[in-house]
Amino acid sequence: MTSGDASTPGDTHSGFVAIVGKPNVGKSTLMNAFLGTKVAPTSPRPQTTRRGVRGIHTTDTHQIVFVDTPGVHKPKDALGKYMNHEVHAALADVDAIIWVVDLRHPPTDEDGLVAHQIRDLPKPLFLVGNKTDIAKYPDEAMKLYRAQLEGRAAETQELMLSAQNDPNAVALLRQQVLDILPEGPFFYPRGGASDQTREMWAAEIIREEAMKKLRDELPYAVATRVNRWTEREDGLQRIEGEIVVEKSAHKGMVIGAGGKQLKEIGQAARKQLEVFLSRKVYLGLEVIVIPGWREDTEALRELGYE
Ligand SMILES: Nc1nc2c(ncn2[C@@H]2O[C@H](COP(=O)(O)OP(=O)(O)OP(=O)(O)O)[C@@H](O)[C@H]2O)c(=O)[nH]1
Repeated sequence: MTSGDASTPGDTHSGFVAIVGKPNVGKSTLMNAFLGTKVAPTSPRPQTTRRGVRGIHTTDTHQIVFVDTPGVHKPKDALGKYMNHEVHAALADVDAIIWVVDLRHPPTDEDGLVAHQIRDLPKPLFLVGNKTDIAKYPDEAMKLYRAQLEGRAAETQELMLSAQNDPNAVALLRQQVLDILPEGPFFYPRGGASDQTREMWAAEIIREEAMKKLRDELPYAVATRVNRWTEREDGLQRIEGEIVVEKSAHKGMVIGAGGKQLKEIGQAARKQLEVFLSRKVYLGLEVIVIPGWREDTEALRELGYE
């Protein structure tokens, strides 16, 4: 079918697909590659993804809603618990699961935690070995990951690829996922690639750049939000955001000597926003303190982690 009423059940196939795995294996990179655009933040630091960001891929007849989940890890604070809960909740609701593993290394305890969560779920599973471009012994590593699923009864498919450098393999995997979607109506209108507001999306880009620049524990102690977004008549996007830290001592560390670091974070984020929006952007950034926000349920909710 190439046209007609694609919202009638029976004509269309649709489903939610969770992308799970331990931190830093390339889940967000894979989701962005599926969508051909940047929906989720990525960075070389583990635990960049905090929310279950949804990315939507729609064809004439099929719609996949990818749910990018935070990396499964042993939680140290309320934010960490929230992140693991996001994974658990995502797994309960989805029609299929993509488990991403890093083929540069053998499985760790954290991979074991993921395998434990998904092994007995009666849903189609795709085991995706990522980073083939830099893995020395991909086949051997894949064997070890496969062994973690031993005894699994439900359908399992496998693929090794580079989410970052192999668009053909990513497209093949996306097709395999499309092929197993159950019949059902679309969940989202055509045309959108994500369920985030533009403010949430921009805040995540700012956080990504902050996480790349900050050192030690600080990347994990910042949150970001965008409070105002206005568009000038000439098309300039004026975005005003905040970087939230836990202690006043952190404020200076984010701002840096003479404001240098904050300026660098702002410039890097602005460049990304301009590329993805194809518009000139003015980005105003302020650093504010919400004491102990990572342990404060109210503050977590206010920052969008609910
Ligand atoms: N060389 C190479 N690097 C990759 C590939 N996929 C992802 N990466 C890099 O691995 C790092 C982590 O990628 P992310 O997509 O942020 O990983 P994630 O699993 O979403 O991480 P969390 O948010 O911590 O759960 C980034 O520096 C990516 O650029 C790949 O196929 N090849």
